[in-house]
Amino acid sequence: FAPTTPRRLRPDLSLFSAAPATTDVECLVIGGGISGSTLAHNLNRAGVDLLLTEARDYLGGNVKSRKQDGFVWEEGPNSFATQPSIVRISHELGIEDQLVFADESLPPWVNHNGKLHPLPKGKGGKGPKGQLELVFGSNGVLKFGLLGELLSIPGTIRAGIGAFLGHAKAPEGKEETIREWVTRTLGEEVFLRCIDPFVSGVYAGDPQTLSMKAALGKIARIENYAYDIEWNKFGAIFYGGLARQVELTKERKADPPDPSWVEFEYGNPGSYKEGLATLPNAISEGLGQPVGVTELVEGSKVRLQWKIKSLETVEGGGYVATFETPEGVRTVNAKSVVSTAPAHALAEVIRPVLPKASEILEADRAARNQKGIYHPPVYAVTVAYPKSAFRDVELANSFGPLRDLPGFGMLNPRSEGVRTLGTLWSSSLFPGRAPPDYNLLLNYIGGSRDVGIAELTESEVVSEVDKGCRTTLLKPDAPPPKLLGAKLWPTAIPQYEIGHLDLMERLEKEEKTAPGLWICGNYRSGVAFPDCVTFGYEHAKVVKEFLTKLK
Ligand SMILES: Cc1cc2nc3c(=O)[nH]c(=O)nc-3n(C[C@H](O)[C@H](O)[C@H](O)COP(=O)(O)OP(=O)(O)OC[C@H]3O[C@@H](n4cnc5c(N)ncnc54)[C@H](O)[C@@H]3O)c2cc1C
Ligand SMILES: C=Cc1c2[nH]c(c1C)Cc1[nH]c(c(CCC(=O)O)c1C)Cc1[nH]c(c(C)c1CCC(=O)O)Cc1[nH]c(c(C)c1C=C)C2
Repeated sequence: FAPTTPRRLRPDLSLFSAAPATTDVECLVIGGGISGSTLAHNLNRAGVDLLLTEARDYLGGNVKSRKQDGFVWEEGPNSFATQPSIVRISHELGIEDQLVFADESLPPWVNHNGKLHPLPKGKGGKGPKGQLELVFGSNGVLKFGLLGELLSIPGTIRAGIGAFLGHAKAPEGKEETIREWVTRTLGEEVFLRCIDPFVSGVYAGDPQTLSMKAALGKIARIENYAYDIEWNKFGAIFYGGLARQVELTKERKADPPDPSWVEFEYGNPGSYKEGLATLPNAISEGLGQPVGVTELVEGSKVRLQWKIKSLETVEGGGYVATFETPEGVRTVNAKSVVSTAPAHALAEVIRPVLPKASEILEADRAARNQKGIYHPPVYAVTVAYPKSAFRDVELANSFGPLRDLPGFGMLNPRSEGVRTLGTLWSSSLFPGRAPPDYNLLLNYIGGSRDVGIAELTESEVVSEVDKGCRTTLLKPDAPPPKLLGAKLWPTAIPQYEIGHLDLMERLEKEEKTAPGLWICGNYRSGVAFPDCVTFGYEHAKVVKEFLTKLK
């Protein structure tokens, strides 16, 4: 009889050989998320002899895309705000034809009093250019007035005074939280209805503990630009935003995209046809590790399921790292080491080499009596409903039936009582994400103000998400959701809280006592996907320079 189930083709084991007990390399990269993978890609292009080691059985870290039954969805990040580094690496890897960019006219929406309100479009009637610009505009100033019913008249007037006339000066010698900074400059209402939801929509964090200059530094610096304008005595931030915009335009003109790259709009939400994992997958192939193969492959510069356990200095320079691997303990002698693993994964490992840095990574978070840099849990829950299940009442201030989901997605301020932090309208953002008669929704739920989410069962979480969808999007008789996936990230996004920058300064100082060792990651170079890719380019230059000097 023909086998009822095809025999699982055994991989050609001749491809695989056990890794030697010890390997010598020029650069050891720890962590194969998007930061470590892009760094390894650039080191490889620079001719550095490297090894990329990753504890999981795939490259990408938080980045995981899925495809099934005509749906394409993300288990981690949903999209990126396009920057040159992403277009450049896509060109280098030959995947730029896979790039997809969202329709720029799709605004994000905010739920207020149970109705959805669009946030104003970006400049030139365009859509989101990174969420910071959405609220503060391309010139860094809140696009008020156009906020329809989202802001009351007094709230709009208060914001207008802060934007155009001025506001109280920053308190001397005190690091402000996001709440304190926004309330001082633009007023309480703008904070509660616009900024609070966007802080959830980036950090899944608490604006009452996040540091303005650490978490939203690009916006905080607009106040400095404002005070640099001699006649702008009271720091009205609209003019600071204009000044920043002029400087940003100059910076971009000074470093234009390569003409061989595909055209792109700075900040426009983007992805790849088959999801964000297209990028780490292409890097894996480029480093000699076929996607889906976890075993060691001859010539591959990638080691999967390699979990670092210890790191020590070697007499005369360099480091020796010890890994737990499927084949037992393996060691790597390296002239340089770059860690991109999350802070909490690394603290113990670096204690022998950088004891003070280890303490920093385990610093007491007095605010929460926690250790280290706080990473709250976030669930990413992707569900689909038939388009017919969506209310056909018009969205507040919008046109056309809700069925088209005319936007980037929606955010729920905590004051609305909806547990879901926000919902990406994935099938509206990028083509081919769902069969034509379905809308695909990616919901993020949890975060630093709802850590209990991690204790719920999957069905309880899905039920909470479904409740949220029924509050603003669905008809009462909508069918139960088609669940595509529910993924818990127990330590999702590093929180840039009050004191974070001081910790990073101390870490950098400690790092300098160990030449050729760098403690990196998204808790230092920024949480945004593009920041991690840009890190990969920038830090490869630092490592290459260090190795060249050694020769
Ligand atoms: C749910 C969610 C939604 C997000 N949405 C967006 C978005 O829409 N847009 C956006 O721009 N950003 C988004 N982000 C942020 C962005 O995805 C991350 O900042 C980025 O992916 C971090 O990449 P990384 O490589 O720095 O870290 P990670 O992805 O955490 O990679 C670190 C790697 O180190 C490995 N590791 C850990 N310990 C060890 C060890 N002992 N030995 C070896 N390896 C180890 C881990 O397995 C992991 O693969 C989101 C993040 C999350 C969690
Ligand atoms: C509601 C929860 C979350 C949503 N996204 C994230 C969370 C926690 C995570 C996240 N999203 C973005 C970033 C990068 C931040 C940056 O500096 O660029 C992170 C860490 C990107 C982002 N978030 C929003 C927008 C408009 C953007 C920029 C566009 C892009 O990068 O594609 C706001 C926003 N986030 C969520 C929704 C539903 C939403 C607006 C409607 C989900």
